[in-house]
Amino acid sequence: MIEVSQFTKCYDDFTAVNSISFDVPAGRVAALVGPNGAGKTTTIRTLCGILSPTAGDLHVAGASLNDDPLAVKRRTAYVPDDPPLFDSMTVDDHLRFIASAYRLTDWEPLAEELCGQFELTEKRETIASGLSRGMRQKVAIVCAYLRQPSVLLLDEPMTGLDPPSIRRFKQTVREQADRGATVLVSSHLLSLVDDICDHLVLMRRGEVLFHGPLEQARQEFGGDSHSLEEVFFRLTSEDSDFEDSISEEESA
Ligand SMILES: Nc1ncnc2c1ncn2[C@@H]1O[C@H](COP(=O)(O)OP(=O)(O)OP(=O)(O)O)[C@@H](O)[C@H]1O
Repeated sequence: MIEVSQFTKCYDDFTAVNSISFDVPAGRVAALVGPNGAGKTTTIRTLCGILSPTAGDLHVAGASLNDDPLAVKRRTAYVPDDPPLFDSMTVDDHLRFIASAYRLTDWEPLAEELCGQFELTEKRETIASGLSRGMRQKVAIVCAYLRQPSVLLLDEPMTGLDPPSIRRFKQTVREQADRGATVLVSSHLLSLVDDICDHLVLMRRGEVLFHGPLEQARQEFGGDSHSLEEVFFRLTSEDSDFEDSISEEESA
């Protein structure tokens, strides 16, 4: 479960995220969507403990970031859009490093299974600088899954993945949610959101415009087509005021 309450993040004197609140129940795959600069990465990087909130609090699987940041870090796995691997370490070195850092036991069978799923078995002894962009992405995903975290934070996770890997990735995200994890996926690919998400957090300019079940967003803001694209443009359009859009819905 993720709970964000009145979270604000300022960089110097610029307010990137302004007193936002939302929650995502355990076992759900939520999309974090919004135009460039909306505050998605800032929110994700705060949720995993890399950034500190300027105000408000964020709870991850019951742990408060303000009170127990270490517990938050332990329960959260983050896959950034540009995975920071250690260039001179092999794929296996990365897996061993994660297992050691998070004190995982009996992790080898799962590592083998995950490497098989993501077609990394033949690359396990290859150093990271010798991996393609897509392979690096897959190593980062496998490292995150290996920890079996309560909360998975994925920032543009499909960058560089080939079609079979995309299909496999989508299946595994669902599997992670089915084992009880909360998954938050930030992406501009609305088709990905359509395929794997059941929850939506829509941001614009540091504010949350909608959070809740994806189906509810479609029904309320998706127009006749009930499409996610329509939801996105309707709520984030700079021309039409979001408040007007809400009151039109309510008076209809
Ligand atoms: N280190 C920083 N210093 C100052 N401003 C920052 C910093 N990081 C982000 N910002 C600003 O905060 C706002 C939110 O940025 P953020 O990266 O969270 O947006 P985003 O929704 O992830 O955008 P994108 O879709 O382009 O990745 C932007 O206006 C950005 O310029």
